[in-house]
Amino acid sequence: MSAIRFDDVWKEYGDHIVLEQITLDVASRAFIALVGPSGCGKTTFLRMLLGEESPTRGQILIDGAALKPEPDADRGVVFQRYSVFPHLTVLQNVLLGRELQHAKVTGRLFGAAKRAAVDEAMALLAEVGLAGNEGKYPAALSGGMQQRLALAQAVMRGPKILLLDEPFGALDPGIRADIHLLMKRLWNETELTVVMVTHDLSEAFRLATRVIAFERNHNRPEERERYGATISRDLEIYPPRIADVRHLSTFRSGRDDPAEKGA
Ligand SMILES: Nc1ncnc2c1ncn2[C@@H]1O[C@H](COP(=O)(O)OP(=O)(O)OP(=O)(O)O)[C@@H](O)[C@H]1O
Repeated sequence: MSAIRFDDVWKEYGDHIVLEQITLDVASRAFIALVGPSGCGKTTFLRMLLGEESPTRGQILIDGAALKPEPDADRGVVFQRYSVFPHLTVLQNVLLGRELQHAKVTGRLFGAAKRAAVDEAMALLAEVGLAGNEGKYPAALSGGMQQRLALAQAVMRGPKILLLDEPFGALDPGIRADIHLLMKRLWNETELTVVMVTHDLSEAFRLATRVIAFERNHNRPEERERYGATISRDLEIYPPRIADVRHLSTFRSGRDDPAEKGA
């Protein structure tokens, strides 16, 4: 559960201003959809939130504290493609995040901690509709199944904030509809604050609690580098879409799981 604040954030690459004057408060547990024309800086915004890029000016706060300048377990991410590791099985992919998090020296879990993590990973795989596929490699899965796996892998790490960069953009419409339902359920059943970039307005309005559009006010060719995009629309979904947190134990962060202490 985490609130996000962008305080007059600018992002420039050399002389090219990509984003300017981004001031934004995102409530904890919100589901934000970011929309806007190609090249307006949506991915750049997400990468700053992930800690892969720093603002040129301004600051980003998470729960009132300055954002850590590198990716960490508090922020999970799913991209349109290539979020999972092709050389690991489905189960190993889900376990990986937990293993790296808890066993920093060896990168592995043992004994009771390992068994607990496997149980949790299996439950999560069942929840995302991948039961029975644990031993397969990602190449043997369809695109929709790979994205389900990517979501399970991200959620298994127990992030407070989930960043989605067009995660469903490459999927067929029918598969998209299924995965939308899954995404809604994950958001309902966890305490995640979600920020999703999408080109699909109907997806934005179907899933988000708030839709934010980025746009350039100055679009003449000679102005494109000198002016960045800003927030042009900020729409709360009405009636408010409120998550019903059910505190499913399988989806809660294992960070404080007593079983881990036996490792
Ligand atoms: N590392 C970088 N160095 C220089 N310019 C960059 C870098 N990353 C992004 N840009 C530029 O920033 C602008 C915004 O890119 P970004 O990928 O954030 O846009 P976007 O809105 O996500 O686009 P799309 O919808 O097409 O994915 C582009 O003009 C891009 O060329």
